[in-house]
Parts: sequence; C-alpha cells; structure tokens
Amino acid sequence: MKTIGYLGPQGTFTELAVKGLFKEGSHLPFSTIPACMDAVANKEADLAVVPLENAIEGSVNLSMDYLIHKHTLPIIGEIVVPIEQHLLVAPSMADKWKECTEIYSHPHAIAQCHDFLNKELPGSDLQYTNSTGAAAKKVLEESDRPIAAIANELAAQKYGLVIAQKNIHDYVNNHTKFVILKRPETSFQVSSSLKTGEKTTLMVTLPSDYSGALHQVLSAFAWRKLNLSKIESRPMKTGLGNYFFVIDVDQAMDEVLIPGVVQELEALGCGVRVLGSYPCFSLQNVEEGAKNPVPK
Ligand SMILES: O=C(O)C(=O)C[C@]1(C(=O)O)C=C[C@@H](O)C=C1
Repeated sequence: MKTIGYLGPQGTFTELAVKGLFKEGSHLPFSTIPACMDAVANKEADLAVVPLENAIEGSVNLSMDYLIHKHTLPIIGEIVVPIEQHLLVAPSMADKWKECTEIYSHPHAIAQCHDFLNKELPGSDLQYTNSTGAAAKKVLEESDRPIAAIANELAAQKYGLVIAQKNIHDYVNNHTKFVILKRPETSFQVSSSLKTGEKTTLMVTLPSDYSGALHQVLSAFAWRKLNLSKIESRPMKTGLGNYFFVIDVDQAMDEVLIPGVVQELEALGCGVRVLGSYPCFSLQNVEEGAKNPVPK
C-alpha cells in the first residue's frame, strides 16, 4: 500500500486533491510543502501531492523552486481542483463575523479574496499560515477570540467551524493545479477515470543572454507543431537576470518529436531537464459529495 504525503493538516485543498484521486493508500499530512517533498526524497512517503498553480494568484513558487533546486522528483500526474473559498468562524461568532479582527489563511487563499476582505472586513489583520487547513485549525484552537479563517467546506466540517460567508473568492472559475511527485527510481503510475489528457513538462536554461535566444527555443517546438500550454520563467537564484524556463507541452513524451526538441535545444547550448511526462486529471465534474468527502 502506498503512502501519499500531502500539504496538511486535514482539511486542505491538497487533501481534497488526494482524496479525489487516490481511493487507496494511506494519506499522510505534512505541515509544509518542502516537508512533503522531503518525505518522498527520504522514503517516508512514496508520493507527494503539492499545489503548483492557481488560476487567480498564479504559480506556487515554493513548490516549483523546491522541485528545481532541492529534489529531483519526477512529476507523474497533475490534478486540477475547483477552489471555493469560504469565511469560517467558530459557531459562537456565526452572527458576529464582521467583528473578526484577524483573518488567517494560506497567502494564495488570502490573495484570492482581497476584494471581499477590503469590502467586508476592512482593517482586519491578515495572518499567513502554511495552509488553509492550518488556518481553520487555528480558529478552532482559539475559538474564544474574534478570528476567522479562509478555507474550504471540508475544513469547516473537520474543525467544527461554521461557514459565515460562502464563495468569497474574487473571480469565478477559481482552480488550483496540483502535481504528484515520486522518487526517480520508483515506478508508480497514476490512473483514474478523471483523466483529461497528457502533458510533458521541460525545464530549459539558456546558454547565455543573446538576442533571439528564447525565440530559437520556441521555434524548436513551433516547427514540430507541438502545442505549448504554459511557459514561465523563474530566477535561477544565481544572480539578477538569470532565469530558467518551465515549458508545458500538450502531449505525452513520444519517440520522435519531444526527443527531437531536446536534441535541438541541447545543440543550441541549452540545458534541458524533463520534469515529467504524465496524465492530467480534473475534479471539475465530480459530484459535490465525492469532491468534499467528510473525513472519517
Ligand atoms: O492551503 C491549502 O489548502 C492548500 O492546499 C494550498 C493552496 C495553495 O498553495 O495555493 C491550494 C489551493 C488554494 O489555492 C489555496 C492554497
């Protein structure tokens, strides 16, 4: 039976992703994203599920940077989860939620709700936690104080809180993409009826900064008619102006086209690392009850 590490505690969106995709195996919460990835590298867990990108707030840089700079953990799957942020308070604060002076949540969750917070709770202190689940737990632990958490329905159930305001995220179509990581030497694969497609993710570094360098990189994909669904630059952390690119190709690794791109880029002097070629899944059309199961 495999152990799946996730960003905990119970009641996070990452737990929803894990519960949606893995019907078997034991689910092990970790309090930070790095701890989750360390657990796979150290063989404490077989797989890790961590958030990578949100539709409103963009990339979860901590996950991406840790993957690039700390551990070489291949991506073996991606799962997209619809995100509904709610304002949770202790039952005694249900009718007095406007009196809350401190709002706790993960930085991404707070960023998804800035309009709501400005309008409904102006002047409140925004306090960052490692996850939305940790924020809900904090509200339970300090239920005698006027504090609230931004978190999901599962967290409300788990920590005995009430939803004072539902769907407080500023834009509809809020989704977060999570990736599933394994150790290089293991051979786990993820399969599920929730599959929506396949993807290959490459990390590319340029040999030096010269005019047209990125254009040359992109042409290697373009003339092969390989569709890219994402390109993002992140600092190499070696000095100002030094970047690497993370490129998502809209198809699985094949025997000709993607290896051809890799060879062409290497011939140009680029560094190329395949971060993974993997199936993509989505919880978008899963019924509410299955998406937000009440924890046992
Ligand atoms: O805190 C959680 O519940 C998480 O799973 C983390 C996370 C994130 O890192 O973006 C995941 C989804 C939401 O976008 C908010 C927070």
